[in-house]
Amino acid sequence: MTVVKARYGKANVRLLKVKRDPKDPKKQDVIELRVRCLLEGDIDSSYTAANNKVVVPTDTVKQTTYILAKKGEVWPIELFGARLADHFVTTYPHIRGAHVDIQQYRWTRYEVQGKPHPHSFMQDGVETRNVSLYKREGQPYQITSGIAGLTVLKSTGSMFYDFHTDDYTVLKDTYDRILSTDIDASWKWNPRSVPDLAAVTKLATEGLFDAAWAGARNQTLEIFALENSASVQATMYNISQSILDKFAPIETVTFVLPNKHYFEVDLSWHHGLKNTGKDAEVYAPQTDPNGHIECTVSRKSAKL
Ligand SMILES: O=c1[nH]c(=O)c2[nH]c(=O)[nH]c2[nH]1
Repeated sequence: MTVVKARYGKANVRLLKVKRDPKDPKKQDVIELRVRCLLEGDIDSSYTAANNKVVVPTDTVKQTTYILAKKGEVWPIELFGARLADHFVTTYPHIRGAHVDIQQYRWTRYEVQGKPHPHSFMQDGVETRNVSLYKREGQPYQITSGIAGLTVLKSTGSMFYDFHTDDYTVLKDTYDRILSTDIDASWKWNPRSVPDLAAVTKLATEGLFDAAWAGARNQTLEIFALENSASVQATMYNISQSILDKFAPIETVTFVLPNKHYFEVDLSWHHGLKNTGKDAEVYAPQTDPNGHIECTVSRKSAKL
């Protein structure tokens, strides 16, 4: 028997870091994260021969997460993830790779008496900013940044017609429907732009990770709103293209989107009340089933 694949570490390490303005300590920023850090390498004997000598305890992974958060930069999460992965791969000769996944929660500074408050924030929905990162000893970083849990809805400006029909089809063409989804968007950075920690630090300092996140979020919200959508497929492709157009170091963009249906309710049984087609106002949100539509877009034509 042999171990084919193994990794281990700590999941759900939650932390919040406060950043104080050196000139005005009451002026602060916060970042709250959920971190998963998994290690791989010459660890098979811990499984096959109960050899704990090769095990950097998962508790050490957790403590290290706090220590690196204290001793260095946590903003943006791409940099913090890269620092964590680099630490494990460079500190322990037998640890050959690290997988780091981070979710950042939305603490948004709010206004008090018309001014942004220096140290008060509101939890702005369940949306998260994410990074999923892999560092293999001697190899460039593999970094995928993303957004998840951003729920959007448009009440018009969405169509779906001219689809394939056969004797299994009951769906009718629609030229005006509600479109709603939970945005799960991610973008993979070209490994050549992130060969090592110095390169990740440089991009972070230049603000590129933040700019890509803000740009991807903005393009998503803008195109979703402005376009008369032909389908979820066409809309997600258009958004992906616009993100690739804006950010050269991004190699691929992936969207994974539910199509959250809102059905018209036929109320004609009640004194001929009109509530369908152009008269539709009251809809029934459907919890399940939902459409589920995925797509990865790159500049080159290489099928994954
Ligand atoms: O945008 C859509 N894409 C589909 O693939 C699909 N299928 C369906 O029934 N409705 C929709 N809407």
